[in-house]
Amino acid sequence: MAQEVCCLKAQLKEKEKEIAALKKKLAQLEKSHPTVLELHDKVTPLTPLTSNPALSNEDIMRYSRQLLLPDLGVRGQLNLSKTSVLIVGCGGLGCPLAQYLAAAGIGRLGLLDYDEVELSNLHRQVLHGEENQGQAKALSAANAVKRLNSTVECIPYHLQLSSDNAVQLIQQYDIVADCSDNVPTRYLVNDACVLSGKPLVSASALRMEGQLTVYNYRGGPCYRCLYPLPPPPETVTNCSDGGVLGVVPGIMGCFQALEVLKIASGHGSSCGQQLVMFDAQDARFRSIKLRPKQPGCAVCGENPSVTQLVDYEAFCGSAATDKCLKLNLLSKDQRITVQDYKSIMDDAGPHLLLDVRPLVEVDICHLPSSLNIPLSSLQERKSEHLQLLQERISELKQQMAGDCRPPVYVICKQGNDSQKAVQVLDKMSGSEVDNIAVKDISGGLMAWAKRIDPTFPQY
Ligand SMILES: Nc1ncnc2c1ncn2[C@@H]1O[C@H](COP(=O)(O)OP(=O)(O)OP(=O)(O)O)[C@@H](O)[C@H]1O
Ligand SMILES: [Zn+2]
Repeated sequence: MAQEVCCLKAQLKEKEKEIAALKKKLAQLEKSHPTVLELHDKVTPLTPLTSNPALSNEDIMRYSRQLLLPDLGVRGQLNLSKTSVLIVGCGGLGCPLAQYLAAAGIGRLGLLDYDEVELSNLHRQVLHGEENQGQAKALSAANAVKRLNSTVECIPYHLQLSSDNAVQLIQQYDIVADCSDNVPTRYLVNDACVLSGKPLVSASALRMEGQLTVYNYRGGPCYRCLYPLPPPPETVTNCSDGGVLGVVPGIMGCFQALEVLKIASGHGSSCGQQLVMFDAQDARFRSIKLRPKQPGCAVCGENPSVTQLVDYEAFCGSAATDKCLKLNLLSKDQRITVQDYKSIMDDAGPHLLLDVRPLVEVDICHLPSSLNIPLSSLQERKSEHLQLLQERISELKQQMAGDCRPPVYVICKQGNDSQKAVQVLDKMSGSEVDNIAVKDISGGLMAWAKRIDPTFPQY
């Protein structure tokens, strides 16, 4: 019996040694690979952020250039290390924002995005590289941030912020930054911030312009105070439609980082009742004072009607992504598929293919023998364009002979503008131009690239 106990004790000691050696190896591995991060696909409770009571020598060295600023100092730096920030969207704004917050020594960064990295992201989403294509943006951004500053705690969330998870998630952070690109998410983030009492540093960038405001901050207005109703979905343009010069969200994301750092350090932001507008064309910033918090606001007012998160896609009439805004303005018999058009093209019967994209897009790629008249020119009834259209219709009539309505097929990038153009052309048919039979090509050139010709460029 005693011998058995002795033997077990010896075995136990041996195992303990093995465990200690394994722990040591693991610690070494974790140190040499600080980028191994767990990707979260749901909201998990976080432990409270602990911070050191004083700066280490390494901290002093790393942050020395900003510690010298009286506006920050040791106290401000320690405040940064105690602050957690949730970044909604790791795209054009979220990347530079995360980069500067991590570099400055923010305590914890939640990096949230449902999407994966694509080649067309890389001109502005500067934390992602070519090798990250197809990877979750949240993870790619978190890995890049960790390489920059391994002392920052990074939590990548590969999920869509929704009414089901937003409050639970936002409650765990001190400051929220909206770096998303769609209206439903803007209302969702706003309402969740109001309900959780968190300041919201919000920015946007499109084409050559950017905007920034801090909402729900020190008694200032929330997003709904200023925009009680969403804009009609068809009036909203996003980067994939309108384009954006990469450096513009870069500047606005850095600006968001600045305001977050000012709030986190204790200095405070002055953008709580201000809209800052950046015009890249003129290299100018302008600020306008916004109206104050509205007592009648639906979420932060005196008698709020929104006391919990609602259905934001229904409220805005559009999806909480910028990917699938597909208008449906026409009846079935006013539309044909790209496959139908391929047959028409192969049959080579007389018809007109009208491309209604702006010239800048036609220069990128177009189908052979299409006539380009931008939608805006049709809507404005530009006489030189109407003349051109009439000329082509007359040619067709000659080719077709007899009393006929020449077929006109309308195409654009994704099949939204082409539907609007069909409506305009239908109105013009028989009055401003000769009678025509107009049809929309569903899904536009991107559907053509996907289903008919994989060598056709996608943009
Ligand atoms: N509700 C949401 N939950 C999580 N991520 C979101 C949500 N709404 C938007 N995003 C993310 O916000 C980011 C916005 O960035 P940006 O507009 O630069 O990128 P993008 O959508 O990839 O661009 P593009 O329009 O060129 O495809 C995107 O990565 C998008 O996935
Ligand atoms: Zn409000």
